[in-house]
Amino acid sequence: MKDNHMSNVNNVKAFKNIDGVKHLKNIFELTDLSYQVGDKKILKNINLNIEQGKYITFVGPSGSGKSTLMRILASMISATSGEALFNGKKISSYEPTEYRRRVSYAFQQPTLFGKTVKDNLEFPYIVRGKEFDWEQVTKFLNYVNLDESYIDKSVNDVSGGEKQRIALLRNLIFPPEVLITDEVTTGLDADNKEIVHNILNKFNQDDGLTILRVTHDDSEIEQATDKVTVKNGEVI
Ligand SMILES: Nc1ncnc2c1ncn2[C@@H]1O[C@H](COP(=O)(O)OP(=O)(O)OP(=O)(O)O)[C@@H](O)[C@H]1O
Repeated sequence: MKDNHMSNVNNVKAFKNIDGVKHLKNIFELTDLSYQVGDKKILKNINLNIEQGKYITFVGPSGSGKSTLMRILASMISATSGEALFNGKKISSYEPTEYRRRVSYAFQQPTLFGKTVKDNLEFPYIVRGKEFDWEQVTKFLNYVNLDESYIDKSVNDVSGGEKQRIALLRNLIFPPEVLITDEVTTGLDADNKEIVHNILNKFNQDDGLTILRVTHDDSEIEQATDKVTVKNGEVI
């Protein structure tokens, strides 16, 4: 059977179907997915289903292909062979702007653009043709332990940890279906890490946000409930 060779990540918030069997929808389905540059096989025949609402931690040695896999899931690059489905449709078939809103990517090194924090938090409104919502933005700032005084702050006057927290709000103000976090806590101190963990847990638990996290952080790996190991371009 096809499912036998799939690495299925089991669900936590499963619901019972009419047949009494627990099901959760697969948000991603990868079949024999490979990525090759020249002769170099970076990802090799990956078969992986990811269920909606999961918080999955991708681990594995440096250079094993984790970020490449995440970039394929975020539609930043395309697999060179095999199939990658998001909500049952080929990733490549989605209109890029729509896809970016549904599958959002948070980087290890966040860049804040413009002059003020507002320039950054207003951006998600501008691209959607909406008015900046002061009240909503304040609420989101509070989620990451910042107050409304940050809105008018210069981007040069916020710390590295605050930058990462503000960059994450840019991803979350209009919540996507999937958030990919690629080593976003690397280099943060314990307090900042905890704030980042809290907001990600909140969106995963309260709003069903699917989170795919890449990390090398020992305590994050230890605490993770759902782990996928990538080694030499293969999912183990
Ligand atoms: N476009 C490319 N051309 C050539 N080699 C590439 C390309 N993209 C990635 N690689 C190589 O593929 C391998 C996997 O890279 P990737 O960044 O996915 O690993 P990773 O597991 O995320 O590593 P790390 O944990 O250090 O971030 C590396 O050897 C990298 O140099």
